[in-house]
Amino acid sequence: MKITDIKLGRISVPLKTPFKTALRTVKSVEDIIVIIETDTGNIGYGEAPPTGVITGDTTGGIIGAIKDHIRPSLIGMDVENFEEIMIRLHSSVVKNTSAKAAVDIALYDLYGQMFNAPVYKLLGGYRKEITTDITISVNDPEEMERDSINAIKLGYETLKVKVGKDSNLDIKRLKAIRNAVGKDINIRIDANQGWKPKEAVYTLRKMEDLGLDIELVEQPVLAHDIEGMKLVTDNVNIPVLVDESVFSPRDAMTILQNRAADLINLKLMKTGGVYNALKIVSMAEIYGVECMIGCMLEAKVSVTAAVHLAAAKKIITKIDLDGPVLCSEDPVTGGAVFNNSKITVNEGSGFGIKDIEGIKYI
Ligand SMILES: C[C@H](N)C(=O)N[C@H](CCC(=O)O)C(=O)O
Ligand SMILES: [Mg+2]
Repeated sequence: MKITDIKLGRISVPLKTPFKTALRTVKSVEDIIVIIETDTGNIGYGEAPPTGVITGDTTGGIIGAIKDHIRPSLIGMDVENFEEIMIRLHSSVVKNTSAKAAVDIALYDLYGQMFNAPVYKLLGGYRKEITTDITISVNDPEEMERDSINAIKLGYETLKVKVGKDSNLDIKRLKAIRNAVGKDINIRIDANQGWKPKEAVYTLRKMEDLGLDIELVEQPVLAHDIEGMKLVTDNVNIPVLVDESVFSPRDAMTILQNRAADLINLKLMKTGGVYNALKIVSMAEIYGVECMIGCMLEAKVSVTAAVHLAAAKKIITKIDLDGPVLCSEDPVTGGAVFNNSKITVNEGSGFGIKDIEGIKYI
């Protein structure tokens, strides 16, 4: 199965409501689609969002990295030679993890097709169904309370509440939400780097004292502040999950060796795809550190790849793959099946993606 071409396109999908975090407000998913063609007629699909504030990757950057660096180094290669392809992909250009992820996903799609098997089975096949949380955007407490109640009505049992814009108001936000949803709903919070280390310790201890029953806190401090992350981890009982601090397997090793966090959030757009995410999974298994799998604002192609990874691996115990359900429409035929919080892998070969509507080819 030889690679004959790598084509690029764009999709635009409006969100149901604006997505707001301490880092940004977004109204639509604006992603790059990768289509890898082969001499056997098999097609592999990949996707990447330009999440500049987190990955540094912009639309133009993703297109340029693939067209000028990745594409020339992969054309003509045989998918059977998978390890060599992955080494070339990751050495063709440094950083640019979203561009690499989009191509890596399309290649794993082809890899599964080559064995006529769904990717999750090739990676471990631990389960077929997973349950995602849903994000509650950071707004005033009343609006967040309303959004939380609406989410529960749709059957979500875990809320991922965005905080990090004002720690005193964050405490009020969480009080209002816990009061409204009762004690049986699982609440995790994501500060998206918004707090200072001591502010994080104060705020989280206050939440503990108030009995707000927070499952975990995600990325309380700046991405590069590993000492600050460790300070928070060492001084609060709420488990700390790193997100923006871990892109590469090397980043994960630093966190694990320093015990700077309790949990790791894997995102294909940070690792550069499944190949490197698997390395972090193995490290986490060795250290006995559970992982979350998350996504950026992504449609169903790339999130389906994350679903397969989560379905394959037992150490991935927390799921934040709500990108497709935040979208007002689904342009993708095939792939994982999203029924609000319940996500099921499609048993088709590769990632089971059949078609993507509305691609504007570049
Ligand atoms: C969409 C997902 N639930 C999420 O919250 N991801 C964010 C980053 C998303 C973005 O800004 O595109 C996160 O975990 O930080
Ligand atoms: Mg996060």
